[in-house]
Amino acid sequence: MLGGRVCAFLKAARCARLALGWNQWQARYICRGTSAFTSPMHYLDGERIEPTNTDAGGHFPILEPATGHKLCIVQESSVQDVHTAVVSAKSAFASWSTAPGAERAQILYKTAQIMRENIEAIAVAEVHDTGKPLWEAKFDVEGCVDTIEYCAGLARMIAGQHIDLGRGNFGYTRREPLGVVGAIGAWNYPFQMAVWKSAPAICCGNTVVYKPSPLTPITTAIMGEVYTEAGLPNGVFNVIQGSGAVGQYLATHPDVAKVTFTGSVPTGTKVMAACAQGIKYVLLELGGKSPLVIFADCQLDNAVKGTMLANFLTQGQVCSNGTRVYVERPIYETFVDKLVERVRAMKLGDPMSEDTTMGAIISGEQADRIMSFIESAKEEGATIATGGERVIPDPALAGGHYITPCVLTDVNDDMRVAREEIFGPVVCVFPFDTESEVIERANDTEYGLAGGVFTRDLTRAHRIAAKLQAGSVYINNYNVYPSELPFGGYKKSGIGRENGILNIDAFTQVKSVYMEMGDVDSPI
Ligand SMILES: NC(=O)c1ccc[n+]([C@@H]2O[C@H](COP(=O)([O-])OP(=O)(O)OC[C@H]3O[C@@H](n4cnc5c(N)ncnc54)[C@H](O)[C@@H]3O)[C@@H](O)[C@H]2O)c1
Repeated sequence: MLGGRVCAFLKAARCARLALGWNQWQARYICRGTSAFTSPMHYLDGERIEPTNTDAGGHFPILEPATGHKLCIVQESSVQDVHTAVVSAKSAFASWSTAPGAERAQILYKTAQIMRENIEAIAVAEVHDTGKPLWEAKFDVEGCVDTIEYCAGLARMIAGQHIDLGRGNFGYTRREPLGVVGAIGAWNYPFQMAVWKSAPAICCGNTVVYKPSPLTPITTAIMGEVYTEAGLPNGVFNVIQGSGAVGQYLATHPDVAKVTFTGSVPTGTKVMAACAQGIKYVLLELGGKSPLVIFADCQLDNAVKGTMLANFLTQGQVCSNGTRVYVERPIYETFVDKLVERVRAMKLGDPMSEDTTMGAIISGEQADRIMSFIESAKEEGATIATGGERVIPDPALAGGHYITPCVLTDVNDDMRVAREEIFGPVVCVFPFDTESEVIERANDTEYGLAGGVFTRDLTRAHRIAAKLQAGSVYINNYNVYPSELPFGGYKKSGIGRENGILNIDAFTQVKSVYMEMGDVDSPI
């Protein structure tokens, strides 16, 4: 079922509501389809700035996924702009790195408070940028508030160890910040990525230069304004803008100590190579093709709901999605029927509309890519149980990119659709017969970001959790990201972890200090 038309009254009400919240962020909002984000998207030394790059070829238009309308034009950062941002972060590091944890915590708590007061305004900007439904964007921003508060707590927990070395001698370790962190994000969760990367780095005393995806540049500068308003010293968080070349300058800049990157495996490979050149720390959050295993003894309705969460948030453009769903044969047909029924009930439409459950694909190029997977599945003999069509749900959304959520059956493990990351609303459902068979099939992938299992047999659940080659495993749920739980990939899905107490490991280095209490005993 496709979404209906959003009435003019609701649109006007929405515009008025937004204008109130949005003024605070110095952007201008006119109305759906004519919205304009006029403030510069670059953030340096505590304010939005125009980049020095005035090269006519160095700018890119930002198109709203929902409508195809131009939201703004963003000027790409020059090499000089990247350098200036790193210099700003480097000079801010001197005092931020020595600030007491309690002071960092206070600023982060204040950041969370300001963010909480502006969830709606930030979420609306995120919807313009990404095409995801408003309720989902609000949920994302609420999660970001939690992450910032969690990191505020961590700021006071950074500690080393005391080690007794005998004869009165001892050593201790200090956890010291790394320096300037270069952060590079993808387009599916732009605001969340800016938070997940900056808050842990900042709570540990680092400073940050952030480059969002050129498809979604809008909310990162808002992050900068929130930080500044909360009292974060100028230069601790800076934003540059642009494509891969700008990311490459950042990753290779000699004063960047660590790169934290979220994106695809091919780009992650380049970022890791750039970091290798400079012997830099690197954290990579990359793609996935995750399995979700459903046993016949599961609570079926929960398994169907879990499969929805595993596949159709953010139009299916989620790295950890469980896109290979293995269902034990006795319940396979019933499961597919229930899943198809639920997928058909989704409402595809205007992401600003309260009742929309699935919005727009990020770009025409990505929509073409998703459709090419669906076409290849058809050619290879898969059956489309539902969806998989490119549609315009409303004439007002004619320039947007919409694909009906798709369930594929009769999929073979070797088909392209079963092996490659699609990053769209497409789920493959396979039957299986035995536990050992399904584990082997689930692990037969170069990726290892996540996995899931639905069963009432808890012994089996934990056995499977241990055997799945993945950084996150969900038992009887899927795609839940508590701030306390580390998140990251096995195999080609990445290196390092975001979230949890491991944030401290990720953004500090250990110094060992030896203390001699006696005379020096030298044989030479
Ligand atoms: N594991 C995770 O947490 C996670 C989360 C979200 C998305 N992803 C992955 O991200 C991918 C989709 O995002 P995308 O299309 O934006 O990815 P991408 O790899 O194309 O781009 C990611 C970022 O890297 C930048 N970039 C491109 N070339 C670069 C280079 N040579 N050096 C430095 N930076 C460079 C881009 O401008 C962008 O900001 C999917 O594979 C998805 O699974 C992973």
